[in-house]
Amino acid sequence: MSAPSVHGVSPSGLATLRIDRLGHRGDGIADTPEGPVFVPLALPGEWVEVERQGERARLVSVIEPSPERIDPFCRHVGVCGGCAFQHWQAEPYRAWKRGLVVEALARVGIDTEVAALVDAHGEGRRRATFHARGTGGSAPKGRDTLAVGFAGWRSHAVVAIDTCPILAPSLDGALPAAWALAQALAPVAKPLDIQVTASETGLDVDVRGSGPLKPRSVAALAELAGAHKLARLTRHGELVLQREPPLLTMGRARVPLPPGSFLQATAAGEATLAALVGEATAGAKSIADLFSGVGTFALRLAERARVAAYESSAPAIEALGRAVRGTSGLKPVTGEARDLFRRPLLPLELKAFDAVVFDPPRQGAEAQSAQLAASKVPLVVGVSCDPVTFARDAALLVKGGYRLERVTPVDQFRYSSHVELVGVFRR
Ligand SMILES: C[S@@+](CC[C@H](N)C(=O)[O-])C[C@H]1O[C@@H](n2cnc3c(N)ncnc32)[C@H](O)[C@@H]1O
Repeated sequence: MSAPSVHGVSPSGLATLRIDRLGHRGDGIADTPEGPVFVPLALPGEWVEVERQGERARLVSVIEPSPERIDPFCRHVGVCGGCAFQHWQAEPYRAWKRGLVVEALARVGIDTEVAALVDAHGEGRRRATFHARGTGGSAPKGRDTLAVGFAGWRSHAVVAIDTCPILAPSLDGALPAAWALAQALAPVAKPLDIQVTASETGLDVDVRGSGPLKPRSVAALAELAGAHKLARLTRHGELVLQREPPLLTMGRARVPLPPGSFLQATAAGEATLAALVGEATAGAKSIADLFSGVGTFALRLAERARVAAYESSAPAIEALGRAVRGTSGLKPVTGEARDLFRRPLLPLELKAFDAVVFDPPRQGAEAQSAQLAASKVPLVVGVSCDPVTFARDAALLVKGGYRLERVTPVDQFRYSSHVELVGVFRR
């Protein structure tokens, strides 16, 4: 079919749009006379037929595909909201992701070396949060009173799945376990969130939204935990049962995972970020690891330097302490549970370190960056999962006299619009 030359509405009531660009969340955007229209799963240059709801639209068909369009490998694409980019060739996708970092820095006036995107999908995601809801239908055969899977595109509807090809083999068994849990807990009024983490001792599962458990449910769950080889089951972080303590190796240490604690999404992502942090801080003898989590960086850095770890989660700091005590030959490590948004480390405290690593949540580390900017620490390494808040914080550091030497974007969330990065600042 030849491409239409103007945006329009077909006799079926569907709109025809030309996609002009991609938004930062990965939606195709058509710039129409009435303003931008966002079309998930569409690529720049494509003519598409869509069902419009105001400025949002659902892709119905691609009239003229981009030469960069490829067939997705998962049959749930288009319904499941989990993957935004299985339909795009690798090279333009990778260039777009790197571009998100370049653009965010350019917007705050920082021009620095941005390396090529490092692929860190590895074997796939080692953690997933599934949702479960009672349903009138639409679930795989034999499970038609429940839907267990991921949220649909920009919706709260649960798309029932029984396979997800982007999960790591270590999460094999996670979906059957989630289905079995949902069947046992039978969500009616409220949906359940079932977070499954692949630990080295088995699946670690945290369930939210079930309400208090009756003794009958606990007995059913205990049976199910055995059948599905769960290491531990918690509800809102409270222990329901444990067959094995969930453990993960970080550097030379084995870390007992607190329920639901932060974890880099892929093993390859963790290894890549830790290697970049390690390279950047080589030679430093005393390092502060801010927003340390359970010690992803601290435990590796402590193989050659003294480390002080700060993090708001007390269970994470406790887990780090236990990992340190169980590992011989590490340099001294201290840990403090501290809210670094409200009580950032001050220049006087920062004097003790010849390098500082910070890896905040998506909101960034504005208060801490302002204190770092006023400090004399010679080397600061920023790790981030949000180029925009990183750029804001980087601008504070640059204003305080640091130079952003280089940034390395890391693709841990392949097929999504998320990108991680490591930036190295020196004064
Ligand atoms: C992106 S994670 C990084 C964790 C760790 N560096 C890692 O790689 O596993 C951000 C961490 O910041 C912690 N956090 C969130 N808000 C915080 C705050 N206000 N003060 C200190 N830590 C905070 C979270 O608990 C989480 O562990």
